[in-house]
Amino acid sequence: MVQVLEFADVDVVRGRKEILKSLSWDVAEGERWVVLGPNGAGKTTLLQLAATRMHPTRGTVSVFEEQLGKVDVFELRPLIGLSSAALTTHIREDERVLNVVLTAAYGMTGRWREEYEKLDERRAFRLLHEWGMSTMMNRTFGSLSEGERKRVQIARALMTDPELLLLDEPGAGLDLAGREDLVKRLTQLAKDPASPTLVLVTHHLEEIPPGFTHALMIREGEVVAAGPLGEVMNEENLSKTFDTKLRLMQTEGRFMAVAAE
Ligand SMILES: Nc1ncnc2c1ncn2[C@@H]1O[C@H](COP(=O)(O)OP(=O)(O)OP(=O)(O)O)[C@@H](O)[C@H]1O
Repeated sequence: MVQVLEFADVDVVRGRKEILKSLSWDVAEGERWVVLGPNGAGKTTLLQLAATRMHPTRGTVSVFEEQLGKVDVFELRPLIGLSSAALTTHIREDERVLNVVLTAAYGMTGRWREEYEKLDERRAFRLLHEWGMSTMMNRTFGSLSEGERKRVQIARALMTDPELLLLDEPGAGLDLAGREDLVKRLTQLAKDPASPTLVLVTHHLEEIPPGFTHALMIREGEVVAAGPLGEVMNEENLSKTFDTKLRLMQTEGRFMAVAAE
């Protein structure tokens, strides 16, 4: 089995700030990980390393068994889909929805030849259909609601048929119905054996889709717990992670937590 991510004793230091401290984490092919932690824990930084957008200050990060610093990251990037709020700021408000998804293929196909164009267009249509956006493909990105934008971003991240999909807080800013729609779609994605390896970053337990298999909990750049969801998802680990005494509840494969009395 391919080791998709291997973080070994990773430190990330910026100025005097130690963002990640001696962090080790392994993700194997086919696993579905949720990364939980409070604001400022280092989740986005972790995802930037996994996306080959950043190098560690110390320690090693390997992606698809290639060590960052010893590999051409441009060879790895087509294998990785990334959806994050930071990337949305690069999408033009007047861009047609279909093109938002389609242009993700440019990097991969290199030249824009007609046979690629047809194949890519078909794939973009299919992804927009799967993510419930086919009726809006001629709209501009700027005219979409937050929930619709999130779905287009995920479709875009899937355009290169990645082997690893990284989702940074896809539920942020969504209303209750929008969040539930997203969780339902991510559940389908997680349960499909043909889907890429998944890593989902969130602050909220309600956003963990059933079908996710593992959890990494971090606080102040350090691992609190990592492993199969059934083993690590407990009140003790959550209370340590969020530095608040929490009570954990579980129903129909979903989680929620409230402050303990
Ligand atoms: N270039 C930088 N220089 C100094 N500090 C930084 C830099 N980048 C990030 N940080 C700090 O590192 C910490 C972790 O940031 P990161 O964005 O990875 O956290 P996060 O867990 O994703 O937070 P949030 O949930 O709020 O998005 C934060 O305190 C942030 O201010």
